[in-house]
Amino acid sequence: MEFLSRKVKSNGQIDTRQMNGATVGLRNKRSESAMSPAPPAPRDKTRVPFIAGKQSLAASDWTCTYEMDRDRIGVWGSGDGQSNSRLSGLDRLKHPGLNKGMAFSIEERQVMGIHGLLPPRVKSQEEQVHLCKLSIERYEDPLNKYIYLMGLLDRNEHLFYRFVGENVADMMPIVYTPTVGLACQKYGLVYRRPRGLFITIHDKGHVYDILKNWPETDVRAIVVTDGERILGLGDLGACGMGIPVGKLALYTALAGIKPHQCLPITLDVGTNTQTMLDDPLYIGLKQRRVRGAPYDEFIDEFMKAVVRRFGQNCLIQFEDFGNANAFRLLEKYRGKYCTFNDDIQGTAAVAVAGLLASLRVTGKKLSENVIVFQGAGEASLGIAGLCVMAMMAEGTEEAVARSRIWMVDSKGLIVKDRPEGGLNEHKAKFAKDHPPVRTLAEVVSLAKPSVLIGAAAIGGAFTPEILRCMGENNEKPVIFALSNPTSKAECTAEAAYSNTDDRAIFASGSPFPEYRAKDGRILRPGQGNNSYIFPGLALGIICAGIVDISEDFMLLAAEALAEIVSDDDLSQGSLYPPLKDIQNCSVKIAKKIVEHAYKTGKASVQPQPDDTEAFIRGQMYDVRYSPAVPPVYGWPNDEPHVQQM
Ligand SMILES: NC(=O)C1=CN([C@@H]2O[C@H](COP(=O)(O)OP(=O)(O)OC[C@H]3O[C@@H](n4cnc5c(N)ncnc54)[C@H](OP(=O)(O)O)[C@@H]3O)[C@@H](O)[C@H]2O)C=CC1
Ligand SMILES: CC(=O)C(=O)O
Ligand SMILES: [Mg+2]
Repeated sequence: MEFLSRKVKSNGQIDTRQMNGATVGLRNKRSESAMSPAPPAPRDKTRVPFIAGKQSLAASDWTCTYEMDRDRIGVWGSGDGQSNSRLSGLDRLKHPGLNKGMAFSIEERQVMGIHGLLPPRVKSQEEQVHLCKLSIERYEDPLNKYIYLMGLLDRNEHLFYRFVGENVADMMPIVYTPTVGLACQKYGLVYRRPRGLFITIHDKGHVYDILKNWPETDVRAIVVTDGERILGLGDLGACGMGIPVGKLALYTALAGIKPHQCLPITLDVGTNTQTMLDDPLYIGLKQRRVRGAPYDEFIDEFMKAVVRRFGQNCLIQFEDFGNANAFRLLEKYRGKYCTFNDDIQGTAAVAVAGLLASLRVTGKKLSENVIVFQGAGEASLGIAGLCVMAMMAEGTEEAVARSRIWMVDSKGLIVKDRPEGGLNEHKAKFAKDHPPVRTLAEVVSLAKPSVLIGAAAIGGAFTPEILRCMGENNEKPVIFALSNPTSKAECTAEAAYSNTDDRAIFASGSPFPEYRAKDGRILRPGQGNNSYIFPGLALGIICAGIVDISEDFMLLAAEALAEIVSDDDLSQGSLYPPLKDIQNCSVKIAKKIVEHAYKTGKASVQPQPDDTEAFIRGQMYDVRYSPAVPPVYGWPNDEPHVQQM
């Protein structure tokens, strides 16, 4: 869908290509490398006063003619209350960052030229939140709830974030897992309005130009996917866009990172899922995945273009890339760009936080546990690596720490002399000197783990037999079914409890309802999901201007989260704080991250604030409406929009 029709007249070559009927990919005559030393200063198009019709803008050696589209200008745009604050009339009501709906006061309505465009009654934001609750409850189908919420986000950002923020436990399963998985599978159906950037492999050579089409310049955080491993649902190609959109909604809802500073991006390099390719509703490129050098060059160009457009401190969170690319790209870019991989590192931090909290129940040290992983991919290897680090922090030798960990992949136990071979360097570090063992059940009875962690997207892999074995070998077996969405969970909470005489300490990636134990206790399983980590981590990174996001930050985040878990949480069977407290968790994690960054010389924002928490809170988004700023006289229609009383 074309969202901003424009023509560029440069005195050099114009490279336009037709795609889906829209003209895209506009290029200055000079190549990117020839643009050095400095590209033209980023232009904040949102600051261009709205004038219907055409307008010429000069920016360094660019001469652009923009065909302003009344309906589209400022569809997103800054919610910072400044760059678009002068929008008035219908445009103000259509701008999600500025719209207050019926909460505009009579005075504001008159000043902004929207008097009469709204029903006469003025509502408070609290009343609006109540209406949101009534509205969403009318839908039974979670996908319809998702569509309602995305519609609310498109209409009124402040209200969306207040509503989600005040109802985190109820809204997270809609905006995020499990419903977001369904939304991705049906993205061709639920997609309504532009949200985020789709950059395709055919845009290679023009990635910077696509980034320039984004109407915000103060972007501090990007969540990017190439759609290859969307939750445990596999390769959904461009339909994976629901994930960056959902994750960034949590950036704001859970950590107060301002919406206009967040940019969801899908890199569409095709999909290998035949049902997607055959689906007439599929929204992405209908071709098989591009791999190899062209893929790597594309990602490289993307990384450079982000820095060129938004600066070196712009955080790039990799999300739901396929296994073969995720590790490679993390190794390639970490330390050079402000980047982390949430599936490897964020998941590691949340799982280790849960394990650290579990020690208060089991009375053990982490290194006294034996941990079996079902899966040896991004999530499992990330967790295993951070477990080793945490055990070493307890004073355990690395080799001993590694010996505590057993990993099972699609071929069985990871052993040194695997007949099939094919152990990558990450798996090899955990390979056992043991003959092959094929099934998880056999590994569990052999290793007798105290902790069993599943992240292989094999729903039901923790069979009653395996769970019973965990219960027989442990007074308090720790069982994490981390795969998402719910259908991929290794077991339900109920199965974990009922097969262990209600003794299991359980956590899951997607939420499960509370469970009544046989002795009448209500157990509330915690959600071992990286959403407890990435929002606070990102907040800290942004506030301190950290570029090199090393593993010590992940262990720190895990420890910070574990510290917040109360005895009350533990007595209710949860290794995590309740979701309703997750915003405070984010701030506490961010605080630790910021303090550590200053201590280790990794903070680029100077000087160091005296009061870290006040410094962080001062930068956070306020979900309450701010008073509308009156328009400047003489703009946009040479008449102030003030009605005579
Ligand atoms: N709760 C949370 O916060 C998070 C949860 N996850 C979830 O974890 C799951 C896996 O994600 P991720 O690690 O990134 O995926 P990967 O594709 O990187 O890894 C999947 C792993 O599962 C293994 N596997 C596949 N089939 C089997 C089988 N039958 N028995 C044992 N192992 C098997 C694969 O084996 P092989 O190596 O041989 O191919 C691979 O090691 C997903 O469902 C995802 O949603 C992910 C991130 C965060
Ligand atoms: C939670 C998450 O990041 C995943 O399942 O991929
Ligand atoms: Mg993920």
